[in-house]
Amino acid sequence: MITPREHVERTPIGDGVRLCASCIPRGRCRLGISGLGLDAEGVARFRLVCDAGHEGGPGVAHGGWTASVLDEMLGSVALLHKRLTVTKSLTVEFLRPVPIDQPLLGRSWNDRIEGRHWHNVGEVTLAATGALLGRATGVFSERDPDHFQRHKDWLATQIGKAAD
Ligand SMILES: CCCCCCCCCCCCCC(=O)SCCNC(=O)CCNC(=O)[C@H](O)C(C)(C)COP(=O)(O)OP(=O)(O)OC[C@H]1O[C@@H](n2cnc3c(N)ncnc32)[C@H](O)[C@@H]1OP(=O)(O)O
Repeated sequence: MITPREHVERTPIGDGVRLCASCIPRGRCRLGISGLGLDAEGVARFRLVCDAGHEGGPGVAHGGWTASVLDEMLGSVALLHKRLTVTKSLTVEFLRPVPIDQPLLGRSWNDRIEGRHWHNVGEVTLAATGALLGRATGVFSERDPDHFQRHKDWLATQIGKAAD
């Protein structure tokens, strides 16, 4: 059984961020996230661009893009400490429309850890001025090594019940 640290270290990186399964073949995050690593205060820093593929209203990001980016940034906090977590809850505040094709910056950090639960915080700003566009708080549960197998077993039971 590999440790969480080994699991994290084996996950491919593209533009400085660990890649989710669907982005591994393309070699970069489809959301337009580049990782800048942890700073001296333990804050994870990111460069972000919302491309036109995520345009919602004219010239601005779909809210799903903003929420996904915040999920990813807050979810990366434990990864950067070589721990594996999944999102248990995420609360997003959409403070200003997020412009597409504009350089943005992201920051995320841990507020506190309670048992297996990481309480993380993050924000998205306009790179040019630092204006705050969105922020989120979330709880991320350290996951068991068998998390995805457990999911498959659970799903098989559900599908079995549906077929009865
Ligand atoms: C190396 C990594 C790679 C990654 C790529 C780079 C990514 C970069 C960053 C990515 C960032 C993006 C991040 C993302 O977007 S992660 C994706 C979004 N989040 C999820 O999919 C999480 C879904 N929720 C859960 O799995 C559970 O609720 C959690 C784990 C949060 C509960 O946890 P918690 O400690 O709070 O509570 P508990 O352990 O008492 O469980 C509560 C209930 O849940 C059941 N349960 C638990 N587990 C499983 C399971 N596996 N299969 C089936 N069921 C499961 C359990 O039996 C119980 O059921 P019941 O008794 O109430 O009926």
